[in-house]
Amino acid sequence: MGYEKERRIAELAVQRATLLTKKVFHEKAKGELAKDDKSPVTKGDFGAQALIIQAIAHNFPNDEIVGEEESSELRQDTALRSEIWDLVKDIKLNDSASDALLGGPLPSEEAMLDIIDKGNSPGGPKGRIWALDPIDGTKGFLRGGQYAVCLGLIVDGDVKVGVIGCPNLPVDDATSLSADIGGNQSDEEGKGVLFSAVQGEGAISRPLTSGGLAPSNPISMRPVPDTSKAVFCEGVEAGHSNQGDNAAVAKRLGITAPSVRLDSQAKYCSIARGAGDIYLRLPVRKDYQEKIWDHAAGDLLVREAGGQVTDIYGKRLDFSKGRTLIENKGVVAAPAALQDQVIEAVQVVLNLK
Ligand SMILES: Nc1ncnc2c1ncn2[C@@H]1O[C@H](COP(=O)(O)O)[C@@H](O)[C@H]1OP(=O)(O)O
Ligand SMILES: [Mg+2]
Ligand SMILES: [Mg+2]
Ligand SMILES: [Mg+2]
Repeated sequence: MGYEKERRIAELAVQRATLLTKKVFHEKAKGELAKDDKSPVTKGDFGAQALIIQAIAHNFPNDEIVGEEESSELRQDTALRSEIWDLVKDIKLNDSASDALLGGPLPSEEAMLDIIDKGNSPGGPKGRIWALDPIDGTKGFLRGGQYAVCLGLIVDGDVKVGVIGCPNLPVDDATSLSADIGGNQSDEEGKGVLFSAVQGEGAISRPLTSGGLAPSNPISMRPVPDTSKAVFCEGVEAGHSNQGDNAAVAKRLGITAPSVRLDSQAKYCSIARGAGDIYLRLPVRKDYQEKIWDHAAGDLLVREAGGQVTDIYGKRLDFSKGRTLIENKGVVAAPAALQDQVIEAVQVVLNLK
């Protein structure tokens, strides 16, 4: 079995980080700031990035990290920085053996900023590079909907390990399709799932806990006899993928069931466990480059669960080009047997053929 230690550390690091994000999720003041690209960031994003990088650097000190966040705002905003430190310094797994594997607490508030900035790798085609999205779907997180803590290990351009923590997804695979999973999530009863995959070894899920890792189950995509029986998973935010084009593709494929709408890589997780079948992310703007941390873990999870993940041209996602998927446009993820038909429909709708 390859990458056993990497999977375990990544799972525990993500699980620990969700203890922090769940705290912030329930706070009224989440420390929201707008970044240069106008997208939001919160205490949860910064804190989770610090905790996860600490765990990776402790266990794999020579690895590089492509993390979404950086500390420059916090170096100016000392009040926000202290609030984040107040959260970070107290977070630990309530299983001491598991917590010890992550290298213990961060040394200081100052060190926390430098640790956040270890996520500044340019990425690229060579070596071991972790792609980290400390909160994916920050808009969902702020709205009280779905979000995910995502970590992938890319080795020489290829995703080898993918881990995604979804604190607001139902534990039971079967309820996810019918439940109001995109809506308000104030009740945490029966929620919280940790997904993982290692290349060549399939995909698994287990309930998120506040201590050690819970027992896992294998997951797989549902068999879908033909495209008309499929269910789409798509984003909530109209600015992130083209919902009109998605609807036109669904129509071409004969799909009548309503889409399941949810923020973040919880979409990859949902189709990987059979709670939905097809994830479309059709471009809204020509110039938007998807980020590797938004897709690395989900791409592997779906492929290991029996799916295929490509861009709108049918090309596999290329994680070897730096911090963005500069060689790809959009994302199409579907059961492997249906992928060609879905790509065909996407290309007709987008006038690519
Ligand atoms: N213009 C855009 N097009 C596509 N994705 C975007 C755009 N702006 C932000 N994103 C990213 O899309 C992801 C959320 O997608 P979804 O709507 O499917 O949940 C987030 O990672 C978000 O960034 P961020 O991580 O800053 O929230
Ligand atoms: Mg963001
Ligand atoms: Mg993201
Ligand atoms: Mg994010």
